Amino acid sequence: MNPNKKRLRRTMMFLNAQKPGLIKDPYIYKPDSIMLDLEDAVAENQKDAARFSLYHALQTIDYRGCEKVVRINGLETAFWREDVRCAVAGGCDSIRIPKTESAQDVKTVEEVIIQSEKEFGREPGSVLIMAAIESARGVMRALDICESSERLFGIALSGGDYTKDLQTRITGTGIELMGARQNMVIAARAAGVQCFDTVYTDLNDMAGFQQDVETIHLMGFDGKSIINPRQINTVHKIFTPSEKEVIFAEKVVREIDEKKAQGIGVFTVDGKMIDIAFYDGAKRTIELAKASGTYKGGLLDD
Ligand SMILES: CC(C)(COP(=O)(O)OP(=O)(O)OC[C@H]1O[C@@H](n2cnc3c(N)ncnc32)[C@H](O)[C@@H]1OP(=O)(O)O)[C@@H](O)C(=O)NCCC(=O)NCCSC(=O)C[C@@](O)(CC(=O)O)C(=O)O
Ligand SMILES: [Mg+2]
Repeated sequence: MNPNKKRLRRTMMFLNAQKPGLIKDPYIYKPDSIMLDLEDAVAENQKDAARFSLYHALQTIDYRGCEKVVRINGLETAFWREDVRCAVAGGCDSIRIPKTESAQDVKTVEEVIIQSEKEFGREPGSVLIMAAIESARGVMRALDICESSERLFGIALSGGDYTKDLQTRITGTGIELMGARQNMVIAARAAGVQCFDTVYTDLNDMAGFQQDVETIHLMGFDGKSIINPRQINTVHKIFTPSEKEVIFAEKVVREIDEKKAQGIGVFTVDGKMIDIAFYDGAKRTIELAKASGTYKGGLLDD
């Protein structure tokens, strides 16, 4: 398995691949991933210019550990094949497929990735895929999409296009996204891939943004697509376990290991009932804190 498949992706920040001011140094804000956009942020008559700029950025800029995802144009357009070739030639880590409606959409893009890896001397299997789901049909087929390819590391809800398809609108309350969010997280977990929430477009409503991030964190998402560096800290704070949470998780793991050896299945930690069902969650909290760079281990050491 490509080791990057499960990497930390709390924040995936969109930027227009055509704008030098955005693509030159987004790593200074420390998002986990950047998503260089060739799709909706780029006007129809600027697609060639955006591709040119994307290729040179990928070839010349050291993005210092940020994952480099390229959002290609949709499969209904004349642009997407050349987008894939250019992104793979440049050295992208992953391709984001917009408006994914079926497992076949993923396989179709994968074929061109395979050809491009050969053409440009990239290691076979090195370019990963994420699928953005932006329609009712896509949501209904989320599990098939999640299981479509070994290269697919996750799915992402795209709320703007999705609510248009649903004949509603983004309200800021999340009501209109509830069913899609729930269905997609369940599908992603069933398939063992990651799940990302949609962008929050009101940059002046940071309280609304925080509420939105807290909701999707509790729903089980792995992270969120974002549009601006101002949104990074809020997401990282909510998606990174606190010291209190890590201490509790360490205690749970230690107690379960010890009690198992003593033949005890259920007990309490800090007054809370614990049994084996809590083990994986506690381990995940510790791993997430380590991957986030906030914990190196040893919190319970004397
Ligand atoms: C919104 C705005 C114009 C505001 O600009 P402003 O300049 O007013 O922002 P400021 O805060 O003043 O910027 C302070 C400093 O940060 C720098 N800075 C800003 N943004 C940065 C960034 N993204 N990356 C790196 N750097 C950045 C800026 O250059 C400045 O640097 P400096 O001058 O040095 O101080 C800008 O953010 C922006 O373009 N965002 C990305 C928009 C985009 O790509 N949309 C397409 C994807 S969504 C979609 O398609 C819908 C979807 O598909 C989604 C789904 O799939 O979920 C669906 O269906 O829903
Ligand atoms: Mg969209």
